[in-house]
Amino acid sequence: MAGRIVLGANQYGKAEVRLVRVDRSADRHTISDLNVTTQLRGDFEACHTQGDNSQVVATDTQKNTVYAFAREHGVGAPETFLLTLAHHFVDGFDQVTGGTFSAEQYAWERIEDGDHSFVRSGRETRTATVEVDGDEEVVVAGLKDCTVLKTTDSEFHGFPRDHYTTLAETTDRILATSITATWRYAASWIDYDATYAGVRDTLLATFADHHSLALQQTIFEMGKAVLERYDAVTEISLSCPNKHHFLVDLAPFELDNPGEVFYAADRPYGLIQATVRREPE
Ligand SMILES: O=c1[nH]c(=O)c2[nH]c(=O)[nH]c2[nH]1
Repeated sequence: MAGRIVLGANQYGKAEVRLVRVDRSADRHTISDLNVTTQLRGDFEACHTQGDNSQVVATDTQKNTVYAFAREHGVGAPETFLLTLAHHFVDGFDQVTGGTFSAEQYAWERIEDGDHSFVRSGRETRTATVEVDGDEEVVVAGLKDCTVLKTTDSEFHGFPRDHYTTLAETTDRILATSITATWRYAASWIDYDATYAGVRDTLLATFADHHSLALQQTIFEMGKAVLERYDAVTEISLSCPNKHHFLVDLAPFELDNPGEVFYAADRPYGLIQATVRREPE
């Protein structure tokens, strides 16, 4: 096969910079606990093809910048911290034309409402990504590992039956999933913390309140509720494994099982994914 061999798309940076910042400006301390990844894009061809590092902002430097910025600027909302980092690299180095800056944030709660002792509250992990390409910048917030379950108010029936169908129709089942959601903001520099909390609460409330005929329908309702409530959100993508709970057959033990005892399967699982967005006007 003829043809010149050239470098394709590339990016590089420091992955999973674990950053914990303590704000001790008051007696009541606060903590920010982040896992930050920086990925720079731009003119790095000479490094790849010739080993010329003259344009390479070392990944070690990127990691140091994360820690130094935590001291110089504080952390605040992860989206704000990532925007500040992104502008530093993209505006400060001619060879950097864009990048992806992302973070996971872990939540801590105060122990007995104390000033400096915390317990990790593992309800969900907050995520944030800032994508920069030249003058374009996109801020995406999200959450993952948000495991929810409802014991009723969920049905699944009316699906086609063919030679391979064994699934029984049901008008009452457990519905459980682990929500991964990402949503895109229309504008930068909004109140990211308040919007995050509101979107998360909206997702949870809709999961709880909606009478589900399919996980697909529940996902759409959750996304729709977020878009109806938050003008700043332009679209939301949800990825939800259907964490199947199978009723155990207790008849061999001469026991009935009126929806009480389940086998919680871990795999395989249905994987339902959808984006809910606004129709352009
Ligand atoms: O909510 C559901 N959606 C499906 O597409 C599906 N398929 C299946 O076997 N169970 C379910 N449940």
